[in-house]
Amino acid sequence: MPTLADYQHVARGKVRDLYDVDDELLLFVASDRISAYDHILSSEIPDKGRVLTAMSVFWFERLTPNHLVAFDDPRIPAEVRGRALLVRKLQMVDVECVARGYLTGSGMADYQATGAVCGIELPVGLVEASELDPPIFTPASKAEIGAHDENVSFDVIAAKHGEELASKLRDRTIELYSEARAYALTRGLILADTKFEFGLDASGELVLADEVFTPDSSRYWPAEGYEPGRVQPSFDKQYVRDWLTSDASGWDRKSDTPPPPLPADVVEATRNRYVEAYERLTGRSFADWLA
Ligand SMILES: N#Cc1c(N)ncnc1-c1cnn(CCN2CCOCC2)c1
Repeated sequence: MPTLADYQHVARGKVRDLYDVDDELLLFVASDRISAYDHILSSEIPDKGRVLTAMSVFWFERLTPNHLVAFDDPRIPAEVRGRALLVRKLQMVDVECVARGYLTGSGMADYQATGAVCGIELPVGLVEASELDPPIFTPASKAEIGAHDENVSFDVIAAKHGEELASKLRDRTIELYSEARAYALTRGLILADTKFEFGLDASGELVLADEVFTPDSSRYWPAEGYEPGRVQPSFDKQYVRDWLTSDASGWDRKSDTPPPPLPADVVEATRNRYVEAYERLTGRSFADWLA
């Protein structure tokens, strides 16, 4: 059985890492790190990497073609088993493919400033968390760690990647999001938006890559209590956000000081929310994941 040290580290995200396995395969590893307010926190959330990996696998089983090769395989080192995926190497398309079914975050900011998001004019009178039906494709150019992605128009994507590939990215992004949004609602969860990454395989086929519909790539809100006109609570990160912005933390979000470590009860409550999201979404018990 190999160890992680046997594989060359080739890419590092805020909370994920990529290793080179061989000519065909990469090892995609999810950590227990958590980010909030654009900081990677010093506290880790036990099992976060395993839960998010299990969520991606649930969706990869349903949404093809995708880059997943294996999640329980002797080439996956024991130290990351359950939070690592063997994936096939693709020619990645350098676009953050975002679908929005609700107006929030940078989309809401762009709408307030211009009445549009990524060049898509929206109706007047929309408010925070307004539903967007049909959902919209709002691509972004990837930023370095710590910086925000830049929302760009479809035309910018088409100019860079060609009209045909840009249209495939848009259509596939909306199709996948629409299917998952409808399913999530049946489980009492609002999938407000999501970010995909795609690659091209040797035959030029568009293949779903990266992580899929995890709470790190998507905004999940509890459907119960949904009310447009205010910022909705994040299903998974609200305990962290509330504590960090409370007097108890002693942290000033506007300062450029790093957030303090999380208290044990916030860590535990957050772990439980990740597990609850997985179990509600999949109908599976997390205890059964690669037991
Ligand atoms: N997925 C995938 C994938 C693939 N299947 N083939 C080739 N390259 C990539 C790849 C390379 N970088 N990224 C950006 C996102 N990374 C995620 C992990 O953590 C680091 C950042 C994706």
